[in-house]
Amino acid sequence: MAAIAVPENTRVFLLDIEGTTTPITFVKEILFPFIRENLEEYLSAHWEEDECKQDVHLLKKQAEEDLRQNKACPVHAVDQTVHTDEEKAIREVVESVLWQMAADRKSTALKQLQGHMWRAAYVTGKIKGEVYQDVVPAIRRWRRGGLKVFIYSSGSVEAQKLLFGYSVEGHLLDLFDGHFDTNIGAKVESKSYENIAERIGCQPEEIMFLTDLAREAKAAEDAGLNVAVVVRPGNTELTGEERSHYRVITSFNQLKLSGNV
Ligand SMILES: CSCCC(=O)C(=O)COP(=O)(O)O
Ligand SMILES: [Mg+2]
Repeated sequence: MAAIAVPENTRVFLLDIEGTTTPITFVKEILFPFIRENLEEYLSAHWEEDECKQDVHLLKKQAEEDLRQNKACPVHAVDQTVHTDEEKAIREVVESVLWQMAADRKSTALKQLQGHMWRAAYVTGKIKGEVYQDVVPAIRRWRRGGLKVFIYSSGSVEAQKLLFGYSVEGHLLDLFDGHFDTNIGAKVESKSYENIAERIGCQPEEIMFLTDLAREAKAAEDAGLNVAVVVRPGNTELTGEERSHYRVITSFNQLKLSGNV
């Protein structure tokens, strides 16, 4: 396992979740099926609650935006006004959410609803957030070395806190100085990384971003961040060009800070 030097001026690690701290299989085989299997029942049970109404409102706005941009979808126009026929309205939301999930959309609307749905499953112990074994010791080491650690995931901040708050390794939220989701911008847009640097209060080049996806790595690099691409089982394969361009790691343990941290 080759050691990779972290640039000396690094003050912050910014971590992706799916494919980086956490196996893709946990997201695709546990979290997402939970949504598909419980969606209709969840909406029926919570339909009249403010939180659920806000989630549906956000989904409706997303569907309108998709229509404006001509994004193809058989049924995804969420019509919240059909209150005379609640079942029909719920059915339309279900269709919309399932369509977005089939396309692995990272819309804030979808991610917000998912986070709310997972809450009960985490709190009751039905689901525990999975974290690769090298992650926690490495983060503790970095923190002892004086670095800050933030999460940036397409999953909502609430979903992130559930995953690390109710993890297989216990409550891990003290590992992080903060969390970002798509409210700061999409992970494939470099502006999002500029926004994050500004919000943290450091220069982009003082941040090291770890992600499994080359298109996120490119966006971060374009914004001036240093980047390492994380290769874990089941992650999207990198092209030869990507492999030679980026620092590539298979474990956080490969990252060596100056000063032997
Ligand atoms: C953090 S909650 C579940 C993960 C999720 O919904 C997702 O879209 C993961 O995306 P990431 O940006 O962490 O690769
Ligand atoms: Mg990822």
